[in-house]
Parts: sequence; C-alpha cells; structure tokens
Amino acid sequence: MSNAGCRIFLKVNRPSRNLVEGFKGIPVANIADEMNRFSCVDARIKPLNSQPLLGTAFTVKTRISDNLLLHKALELAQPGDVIVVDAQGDTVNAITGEIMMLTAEKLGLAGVVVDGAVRDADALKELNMPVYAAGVTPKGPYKDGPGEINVPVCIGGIAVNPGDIVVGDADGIVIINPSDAAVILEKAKGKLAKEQEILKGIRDGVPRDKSWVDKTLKTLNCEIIDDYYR
Ligand SMILES: O=C([O-])CC(=O)C(=O)O
Ligand SMILES: [Mg+2]
Repeated sequence: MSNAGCRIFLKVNRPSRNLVEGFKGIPVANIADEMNRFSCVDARIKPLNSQPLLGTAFTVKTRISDNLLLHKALELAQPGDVIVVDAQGDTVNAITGEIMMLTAEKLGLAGVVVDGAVRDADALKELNMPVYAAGVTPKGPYKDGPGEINVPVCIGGIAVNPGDIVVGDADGIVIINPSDAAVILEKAKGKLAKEQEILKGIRDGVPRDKSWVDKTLKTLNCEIIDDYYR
C-alpha cells in the first residue's frame, strides 16, 4: 500500500564521513561559487546561533504548523545527520523549540534547518548545535500530522534529497549532491586559497589589477560624466 504524504523511509544513503568532513572550515560562499552560484538556500533561512553546520540531510516534510513528523525524526535520525525540515515556508506557528533542539543536540545530530518558524530563540542561541529557520514566533505547533520522512524536500527554493551534504555558516546554507562533492570540494579549496591570497595582498598594500572593471564598462558604452547630476 502506498500512502504518499504520510510515510516514513527508514533508509538513507549517506556519503562517507570522510567526504563530508572534508568541507569543514570551507566558507559556504567559496563552495557556492564553485557550484556556479546555485544550490544556496534562500536568505530567508537564517542561523539562530553561530555553530557551524555540516552533515548529511535527514529530510522531513511537515504539514503547515505541525511537528508530528519532526518528533518521529528525532527518534530515527543518526549522529551526524542534519534534520532538514520542509515546513512549506510557513512562519505562523513555530514547529520546534528549545526542548526538541536540546534533544537533537544530545543525540549528536549535526543540526536542524527549518523552512518555517521556531521558538525559544534565546535558548537556541546557547545551543551547541546549529539551528537555522525562516522565522521566530512564540505561537506553538500542532502535533497531528500528516507528513513524510526521507523523501525529497524543498527548503528555501532548493531541492534536498536524503543523504545530501548540508554546509552552513553565517552567510547561509549550500546543499551538495554527494556524487558531485569530491570535485566541488577540491575546487572550493582552491577558491579559498585564492581569496586568502587576495586578502593578504590587500592587507599588505599590494596593488591589484582591476583593469577588467573599465574594460567591462567600455563594452557597455558606459557614460562617464565629469559633472554633477542635476
Ligand atoms: O512545543 C513544541 O513542540 C516546540 C517547543 O517549543 C520546544 O521544543 O521547546
Ligand atoms: Mg519550547
């Protein structure tokens, strides 16, 4: 029997820990640049503390304002998992808070990302596990279902499959398909090294070749006017 919209898949094809750990300390912006600036979760979804986010997606799809399936996910997710909750972007009711998130931390989960609202924001600031959400409200959740676990979901406009690599920092979140991850990781490391060299040059006062700016403006026939705007 199939019951789409109310079903739980227990198995997740998780990439190797080694592959995931490779992304530790690489800024999300560097990773995203090497993914042609795609795969970044919408800016609505923001960190509620400054813990870095890195792990594999354990996906949850909830009915709007309802957290039954997130409670079930807390029983099933494994250490290193990031519970990624597609709460359909709705921020009317918080679907999680301090009690559930402390439980997640104690289970060794790598984080929780909610495309929806959370509550107990002050307590989440003190947590040793990252939590990201699209909003904060004191209004609590219903617990009736339905919903799904470990099916493809959408958060902040990005599709997330169970087992995808989730990386987040203060800038936001990027989602990586494990089969692309090794190549992206090498490129992102190169990008980081290049940016560090540029920053060192700026600090040391080394002049930079910015001739491309004028070249591009020239191709646009940009008007440069030696006068005030009036
Ligand atoms: O009441 C709820 O289900 C969510 C909540 O505030 C908590 O987990 O602390
Ligand atoms: Mg609470």
